Parts: sequence; structure tokens; C-alpha cells
Amino acid sequence: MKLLDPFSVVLMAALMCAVMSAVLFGARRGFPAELRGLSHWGAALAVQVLSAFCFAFRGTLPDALVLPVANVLFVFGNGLCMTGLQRFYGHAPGWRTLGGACGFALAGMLYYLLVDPDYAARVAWMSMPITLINVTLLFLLVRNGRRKLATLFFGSMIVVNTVLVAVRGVAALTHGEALVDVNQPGLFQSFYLAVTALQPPLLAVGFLMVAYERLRLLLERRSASDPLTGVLNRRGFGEAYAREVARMARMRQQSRTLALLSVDLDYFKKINDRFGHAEGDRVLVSVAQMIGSALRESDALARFGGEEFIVLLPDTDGKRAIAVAQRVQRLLREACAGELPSCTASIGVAVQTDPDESLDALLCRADEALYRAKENGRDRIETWREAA
Ligand SMILES: Nc1nc2c(ncn2[C@@H]2O[C@H](COP(=O)(O)OP(=O)(O)OP(=O)(O)O)[C@@H](O)[C@H]2O)c(=O)[nH]1
Repeated sequence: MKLLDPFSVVLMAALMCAVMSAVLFGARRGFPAELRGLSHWGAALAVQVLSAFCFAFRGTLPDALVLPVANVLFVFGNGLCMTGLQRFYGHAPGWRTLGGACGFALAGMLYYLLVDPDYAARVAWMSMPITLINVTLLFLLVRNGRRKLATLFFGSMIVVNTVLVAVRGVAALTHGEALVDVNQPGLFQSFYLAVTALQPPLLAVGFLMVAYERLRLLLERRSASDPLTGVLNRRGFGEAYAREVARMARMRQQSRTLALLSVDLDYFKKINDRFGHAEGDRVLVSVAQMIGSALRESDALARFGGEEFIVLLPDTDGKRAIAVAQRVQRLLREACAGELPSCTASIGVAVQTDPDESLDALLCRADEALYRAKENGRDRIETWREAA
């Protein structure tokens, strides 16, 4: 029973790999630089095409040349998927492992072709570096992947590939050439051929899905943060505030008490004028880090632009909010005694107890308190009070 013609299958697989390679290189150009590894995957599929191209020369050129080159290219292509995923997750690419896998494949190929010709032994030998690479892919994904559908799909593709290659390797040893030779008619051979042909493009689709998921997350984060300091921007702060309000509602807290600090650096213009805008930027970045270090995990810090920072303090009354403001001022004083140009901060505090008050109204009250702190001489803390 001859189910599939190997040449046609390999040709189709090569065409799919070529298309996916172009897709991955195209995606690389459009993705932000933080998302790495796509070019490795593009190259990996291009190398798979080359490998298939070499296999096509079987019968025209001697096996002693075609098989080692095609198989080493096949391992190299798989390995580039591994280095691509390593780069994608911020690890150093394992070039040595890849070099070792290629060398191992070449040595086995040459030995079982020229010294002790044995097809089954070649299949078993080749399954080892490919399995090693697949296991590394899986390990990387399990350690770094987010629990999302994209990760599940990608992981499933790797598992199918790993199992298939490993089973074929073992079958080569236990059942010999007849069962694993794709040129022989048979269900297992045809199944292996079909799945193996689909694997590289399917793996690439899985990787692309994971990459797009990451891109979505990155853009979401970017749209919610201040590019200079990395803390939240107005949009991100609005979302953090809404989440906090929803949490409080869920917990049915009757008396909702949260506090807002409006922290504004005093005479910041002078720092810019005296030390330059770049130094002013450095001060803003340091101050953002410093305020962040004075806060709890549940607090939120934002910069809406300029030299003003807004702090959201959930479950915090006026007294505790003033204590946090004092800590911020103390840390700023310490930083100015060290590496920062001398600067102080005025802080306005507003406490929200009315569950129906809007964020805008709360911000307005914190700003009024801040204005009073400026009016009263700066480098001080004022709490919003109802006008007499
Ligand atoms: N370096 C830098 N400066 C900024 C940035 N955004 C705003 N500024 C500067 O911050 C300064 C704010 O000046 P003002 O509004 O007069 O406030 P101030 O000098 O701090 O005085 P008071 O707030 O009244 O104490 C201006 O010089 C702005 O150019 C920024 O992103 N980077």
C-alpha cells in the first residue's frame, strides 16, 4: 500500500516553508526591536527549503554527498528555531549546542553511510539531535510562555514533533529499515511523512501566534506608560484607578477610603535651565524610581507629563497618606544629598470617601491642595480641605 509519494510531499513542504519564511521575515520588519528571534525563524525555514532542495538531488548526485549535507541542514534549520526562541525569551542563543548537534548529525551520517552503511541506524541517530532541539524548545516554552491559547497551540506542535521523531528513532532500532523508510509503502511511513512535512510551517505558525500575543501585550503596556520614566501615564492610571474601585466594590467595602498624592517638583525649570534638559530628564527618571520605592505593591504611580507625579494609595486614610508623602520628601532629600541636583517637592493630598466621586474630581482636589502647598512656600505637604 503506497499512500503518499515522498517527492511530492517534500516539494509541498518546501513550498510551505518558503512562504512561511517570507512571512516571518516580513513580520520581523514590522515588529518592534524588543521582539527578537523572528529572523532566526525566517532563516530556519529558508534552511529547511535548502535541505529539501538537497534531498531532491538524490539519485542525481551521490548519496555520500547529498545525505550528509541535507541532514545537517535539516538539523541546522531546526536548531535555528531553538536559537530564535531563546532570543525571543531574552536568553543567549545556544550556538554551541547547535554546532554540537550539527557535528553529531554529520558524524553519524558519514559513519552509517561510508563505514557501516545502515539506513535504520541513520534514522535513529538523526532522531537524537532533533529530539534534543525539540525538548529545548518545549523547556523554553514551559518556562517562559504565558498560559494562553497561542502557547498551548505552539507547545502542542512541539510535542507532536518530538514524539513523532523519537518514536521513529526507536522504531528504527526495534523494527529496522522497513518500518521507517519513507520510500517504502506503509501507513506509518506515510503518516510520518505527512506530519513531518506539515510540522515546520505549523511550528512557525505557533511561534508567530506567540509573538503576536507578546506584541499585543507590549503595545498595551506602551499605551499605558510614560515613555520617559516608565511609570503609568494618564490612561494607565485611569485603568489602575478603575480596577481599584471595582475591587473595592467587589469586596463590598462600605467605607471606601483611598488617597491620592499630587507630587510636584519645586522650581524644576531652574534645574533644566542650569543643567540642561537631559539632566532634567535624568532627575525625573530618578524621582519616579525613588517615589516607586516608597510605595507598596498595590499602590500606583503615574506621570501625566511635566514634573508632576500622581500616586494612588488604596485603602489609605489621610493620616497614612501624609506619612507616605513625608517618606517621599525624605527620600528626595537623601537623593539630593547624593547624586541628584538639589530639588524639593510640594505634595497635595486628597482622600476619597464618597464612592460616587469621579477620578477627575479627586485629581482636582489633590491639585488644589498642591496649589496651596506651592502658595505656602513649597517643599511642604497640604491636605485638601473644604473651603470655609
Ligand atoms: N527635562 C524635562 N523637563 C520638563 C519635562 N516636562 C516639563 N518640563 C519642564 O518642567 C518645567 C516646569 O516649569 P514650571 O511649570 O514653571 O514649574 P517649576 O519651575 O517646577 O515651578 P513650580 O512648580 O512653581 O515650583 C518647565 O521648564 C518644563 O519645560 C520633561 O519631560 N523633561
